[in-house]
Amino acid sequence: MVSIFPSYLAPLREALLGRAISRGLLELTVHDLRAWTHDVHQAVDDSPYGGGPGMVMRPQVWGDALDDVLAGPPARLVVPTPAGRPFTQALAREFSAEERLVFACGRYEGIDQRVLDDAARRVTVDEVSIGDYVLVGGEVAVLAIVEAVVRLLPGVLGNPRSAAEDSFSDGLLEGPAYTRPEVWRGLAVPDVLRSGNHALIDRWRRDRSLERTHRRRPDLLEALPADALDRADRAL
Ligand SMILES: NCc1ccc(-c2ccccc2)nc1
Repeated sequence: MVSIFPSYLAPLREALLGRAISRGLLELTVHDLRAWTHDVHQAVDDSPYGGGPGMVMRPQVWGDALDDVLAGPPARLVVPTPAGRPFTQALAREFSAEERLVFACGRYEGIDQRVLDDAARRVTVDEVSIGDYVLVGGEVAVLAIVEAVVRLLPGVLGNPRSAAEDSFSDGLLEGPAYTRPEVWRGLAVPDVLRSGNHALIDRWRRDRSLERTHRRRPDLLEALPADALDRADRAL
């Protein structure tokens, strides 16, 4: 990863991802973009051509940084930006199959477009958005993207089932989850979940997923392949 705030990416070394690193399941290197500046002010930005508010990150510095960081085994360059294509669970799976990913964290109004155009001559460049809102830089998006990707790597999650069955794997939202106690503040766990009847439990969970998806994300229902909903689903 390349950023002018390397410490922003420190959380990646905590907890589950930190353990995956110490277990050798993945390697993480964070580079300070300013290491590729040569002027005394270590300038990484400049005024935008065409005018307008804010500053743009200079091509020379990013170009030199990516020349070095992209050298070595083939990598895919991922650039978080509000103008990117949506980052989805499908794209997370695609990224998790890559040998190497390089993340460019932009700040200010973003990175001079020629940096991405030049990189695209050598590697695949993915400008991705993790949602329709503007952050102050790409670092927070990289934390989200890396977490979504790394949890899919074999051996990272204790229970591989959860990666296969998590939200979006069947294209639907996850339904409600419960644990002990049976009644808490006067609220009881749905009886079916304590019935031991797993066919009924699976049906109930599917119904709750369909209900929640219909209510919160009708767009996901529209996007389902025609054969994704069976007769019982449609009856809901
Ligand atoms: N899709 C979320 C997202 C990703 C990146 C940025 C961003 C903001 C400023 C500079 C560079 C990137 N904002 C929002």
